[in-house]
Amino acid sequence: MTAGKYSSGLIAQNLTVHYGRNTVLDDLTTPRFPHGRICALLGPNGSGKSTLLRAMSGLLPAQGTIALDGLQLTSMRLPERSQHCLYLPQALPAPVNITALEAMLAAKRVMPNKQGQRFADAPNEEDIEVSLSLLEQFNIAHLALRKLNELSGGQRQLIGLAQALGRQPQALLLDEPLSALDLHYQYAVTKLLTQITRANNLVTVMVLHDLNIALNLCDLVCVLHEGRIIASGPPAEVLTPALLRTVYRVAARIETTADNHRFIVITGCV
Ligand SMILES: Nc1ncnc2c1ncn2[C@@H]1O[C@H](COP(=O)(O)OP(=O)(O)OP(=O)(O)O)[C@@H](O)[C@H]1O
Repeated sequence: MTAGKYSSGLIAQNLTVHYGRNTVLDDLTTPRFPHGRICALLGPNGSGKSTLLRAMSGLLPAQGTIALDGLQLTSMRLPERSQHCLYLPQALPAPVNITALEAMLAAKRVMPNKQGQRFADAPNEEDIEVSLSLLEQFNIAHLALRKLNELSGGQRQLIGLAQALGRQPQALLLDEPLSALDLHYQYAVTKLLTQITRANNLVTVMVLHDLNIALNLCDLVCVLHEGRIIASGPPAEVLTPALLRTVYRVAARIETTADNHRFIVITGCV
């Protein structure tokens, strides 16, 4: 199947997901998430963000279609599908007794090789170099030989992100990738993800709760409310006081600083 100009990007159409008798997503169609842009998936607790990403990645059974550049992902088996579209869960890499570098190499090894076999190739020098270079980009090369069970939650979250990028998917679905990070790393990692998304023409969708990061550092936002997408587009157009009132039940105003940064001031709950 070809990647036609008009079908470029990642899209879910008519997606329905149930947990038992509870329908969480009902005939939902997303906007087309484009290549080379970072999109924040926003919405209150329980609005369906993780469910949407897990269904798009194939980890949850769903009715509907999910296509990347016109290629139907729904008909693929999970290992092949995750080579195209990779989901990084909210849960941090487990604190196990292997080094960060070993964890990077192990993540690469679960990818099928050219013959479609998994776990077939032993890591080579190039794999090690690529893994070290990714750890360097995340500013954690000094942790390469430290065991995961000796690292902090935030350090393991950075390793999880580096592992995901090391698998070189075309689309990355990141579930709260900044949740364990301090202020510096929240900004640094979002900036780095933006650079990598642009440089490699990836589709990147990440669940965020920090609306100021979405407002200032993301190209697009998509807002879920009670299992429906109620707005999507450039953050400054979507994140209005009216939307924040409806979706997040807060009274807020948006301020712009002299150097053109925007920030949300919450003045109360409604
Ligand atoms: N495994 C499950 N079994 C049953 N219901 C579930 C399950 N996982 C999620 N749900 C329900 O589905 C709805 C959407 O949950 P989901 O985790 O997708 O929300 P979310 O927007 O990611 O929330 P949060 O911001 O709190 O992580 C919620 O009502 C939740 O209770």
